[in-house]
Amino acid sequence: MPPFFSGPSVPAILALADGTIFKGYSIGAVGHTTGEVVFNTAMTGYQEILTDPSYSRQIVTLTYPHIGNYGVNTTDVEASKVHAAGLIIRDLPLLASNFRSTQSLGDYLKAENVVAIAGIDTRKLTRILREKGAQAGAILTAAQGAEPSTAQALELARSFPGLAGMDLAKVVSVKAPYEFTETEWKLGEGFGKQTNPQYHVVAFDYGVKRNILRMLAERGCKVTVLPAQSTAADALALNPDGIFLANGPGDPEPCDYAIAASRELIEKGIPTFGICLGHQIMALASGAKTMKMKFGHHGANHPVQDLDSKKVLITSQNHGFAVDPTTLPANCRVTHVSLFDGSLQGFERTDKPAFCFQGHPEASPGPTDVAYLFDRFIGLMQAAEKK
Ligand SMILES: NC(=O)CC[C@H](N)C(=O)O
Repeated sequence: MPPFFSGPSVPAILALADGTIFKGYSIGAVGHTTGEVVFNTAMTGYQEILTDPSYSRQIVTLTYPHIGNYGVNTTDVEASKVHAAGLIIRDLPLLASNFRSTQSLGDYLKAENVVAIAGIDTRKLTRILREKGAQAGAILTAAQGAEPSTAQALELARSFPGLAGMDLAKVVSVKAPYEFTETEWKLGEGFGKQTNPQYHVVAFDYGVKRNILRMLAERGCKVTVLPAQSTAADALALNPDGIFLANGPGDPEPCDYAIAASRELIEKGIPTFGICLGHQIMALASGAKTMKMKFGHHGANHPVQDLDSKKVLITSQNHGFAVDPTTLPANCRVTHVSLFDGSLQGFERTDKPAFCFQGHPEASPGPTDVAYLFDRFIGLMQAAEKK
């Protein structure tokens, strides 16, 4: 057993498609899982990460070595279940210590049927992913009293086709429209509250994170959430003041239904705001192209510059695809750029009240650095109302 490991000792294997094998210990469900292995550099927020629907079909490794320290609770979730395909960590502490904790991370992973592995040299794994790019992988736990098979783990890893071309937004989306009715919630030290709704926002659910809906509700929006494949006519029938295009998993390019619906609504001049997958969908709807990144951006300390105010924002990020800025048409103005690699982080339409952001303004690493984008959306709806 590696010296840094302090959890239970059921053997498990992590295999990467390039043939790399890591041996560790199961800390979640028994069985196997496959997906694209990505690394996330956030020091906290493992529960938000695991439940973020954007991580569907991705196995996440966290670079911070101690994961599980503060247990899990029922309020920090971004969706009703874990969406990540698996979890890879270095050390699961024996003790979860936090007054909000209701369960240990290990018990939560088992209850959610998530295959997860600890005792892994996550620095080495992250270096491989940085050098070679995010790649397919598998976690395989041992059968009762046996060792997991390296050959089987490798075969499983290589069976995952990769995320390029995978349309997952419609898979994780709700199946029927609903109105967001959470009216009071814990926000850090205090409580957030739904204020009197003044605007009706129709949100396309490509895998929406709950905190986005809360931040809209908190700013006086009634939010109706529509399934990903809803049409522009479905949204228009609800007489919206604004359209929200959500985050979500997979490749944005095959989401033709989302691209068509958002194009129609943006062209109609309805104020529109997109986050992450929603940003990519807005770009595709505007005529730009998206591309797969080498290892993407996954973390909570990514500096992004607002080109108008020149301010540097500390942002939360989770994307493996990006908009190719060289393909943006003339009616799209770049507003935000990543200071890590210069990639596009936000743009606005100069001819329509529509803008979008690649990172996650609803997550709070800054902690409120990027929240002003929600206010900007409210401002667009206010301006449209006065017309
Ligand atoms: N968080 C997201 O919305 C992710 C968008 C898209 N699935 C990507 O990986 O780029």
